[in-house]
Order: sequence, then structure tokens, then C-alpha cells
Amino acid sequence: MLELVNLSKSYAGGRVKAVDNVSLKVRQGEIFGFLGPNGAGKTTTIKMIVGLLQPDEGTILIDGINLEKDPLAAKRKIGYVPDHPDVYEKLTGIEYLNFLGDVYQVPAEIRRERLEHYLEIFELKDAVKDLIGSYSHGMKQKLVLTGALLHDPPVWIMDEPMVGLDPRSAFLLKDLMAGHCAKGHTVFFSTHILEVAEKLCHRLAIINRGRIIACGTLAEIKEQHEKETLERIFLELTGGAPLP
Ligand SMILES: Nc1ncnc2c1ncn2[C@@H]1O[C@H](COP(=O)(O)OP(=O)(O)OP(=O)(O)O)[C@@H](O)[C@H]1O
Repeated sequence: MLELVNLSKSYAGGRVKAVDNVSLKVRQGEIFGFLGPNGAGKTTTIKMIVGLLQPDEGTILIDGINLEKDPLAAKRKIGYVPDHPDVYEKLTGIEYLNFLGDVYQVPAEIRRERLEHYLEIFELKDAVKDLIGSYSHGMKQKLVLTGALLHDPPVWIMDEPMVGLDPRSAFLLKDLMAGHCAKGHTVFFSTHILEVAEKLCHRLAIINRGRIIACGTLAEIKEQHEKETLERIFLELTGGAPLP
């Protein structure tokens, strides 16, 4: 479970209000899509959820734990995939994964089993012995995904996870997301790919200029806005130049 209560964050001494009084509840067993145009406040929200940015106001609950009051306990519950897979280039893949396994205290036998599974499906079994600096963008992304899942986090947070993945890897990721929520875990991810959000998510929110402007199941959002497609709703709600 993930809950955001009246979350706000400004930059530039208060001149840029990136996130403006956002409240959301993502339930257990739910895949939640976080949509919004460039600069809407998605990454800022996600960085606050994972504890990389301090909110100006508001509360974040991770599986019922207040992130501000007990940051370590809350962060133990999170698996995080950032928008860019900037990982330690001077480590080998397996060194990086074992480092994460140590940080999250994943027992040896469970770690071995999970690593074998993810490295097999992501076709990283051989590459994991090489320096991360030699990896392609997609390989780094798959390594980060493996690392984020190593402790089987109850709350899996991803910022634009599909970027740079080939169709096979994107398919695998969608399958992993479905499997994760089927275990009763929570998946929260931002995306610009509306088709993915439409097909995969139980519920969605659209953020624009820091504010949530739509939230609910796809059917609820379509009904509220009396439009046939999420694309039309998204484009209409988020404005911009007139469309053909
Ligand atoms: N470090 C920063 N300093 C000042 N302003 C920032 C900073 N980071 C983000 N912003 C501003 O905050 C707003 C929200 O940015 P954010 O990166 O959260 O949006 P986003 O929805 O993730 O965008 P994108 O889809 O382009 O990644 C934007 O106006 C952005 O310019």
C-alpha cells in the first residue's frame, strides 16, 4: 500500500511549484499508472516517495509506515527503478546486485534463486560478470530492474521503466508487474506510453502542473470525461496547442 497525503514540493526558492497538494492511495495488489506531460511533476513525486527529495508539506505512507518518521523501515519496503539507469560503471553486474542484496539483507539462498531467475529471463547470465560500464542502456535497465526486485519489495516504484527496453524486455517487465501485484504487492509507475497504462493499470492518475487532474479506473475516467480514448482525455486535460 502506498498513500500520499497533501504532498507539495517547490523548487527555486518557491518559484516553481512542481507538486501541489497531491493525495493518492494505491492499494495492495494494484498496478497504478502515473501519467502527465513533460514537467508535470511525476519524477519529483516519485523522488519524494523513495526518500530522495524532502517534501515541503505532506505525508507519505509506505505499507502503513510514515516515511518521515521511520525512513529506514519505509525504504526497506520499496524497490525503486529511477528514470535513468545510472549505476556504478566500475562494478561488475554481479557485484552491483550482491551489493544491493547486502543492503537489503536478502538471505543467500533466496538471493541465489532470485538472481538465477531474473538473470535468466533478462538474458544477463553471461554479462553479469562484466563491468557495468560496458553494458548497453537496455542491459543497465534490466540490471536495475533485477536489483529492485531482489528483496521482493511490497511497494515497487518505477519512473518511466519502459524507456530503452526492446519489445521482449518490455513484455517481460509487464509480465513481472502483473506477477508482482498478483502476490498482493503494490506497483506504481510513471509512463508516457498511454497504451501500456490503458492495458496494464488497475487505476491511473493524470498529473498536470503539479496537480492531480484525473484519478480512477480507466472506465471511471472515461465516464467522467465522456471520451472514448485515454489519449483524447489526456490531450484535452493537459492542454497544449490545438490538435487536428
Ligand atoms: N532540480 C530542479 N530545480 C528546479 N526546478 C526543477 C528541478 N527539478 C524539476 N524542476 C521543475 O519541476 C517541474 C516538475 O518536474 P518533474 O521532473 O517532476 O516533471 P516530470 O513530470 O517528471 O517531467 P518529464 O516527463 O519531462 O520527466 C518542472 O517545471 C521542472 O522544470
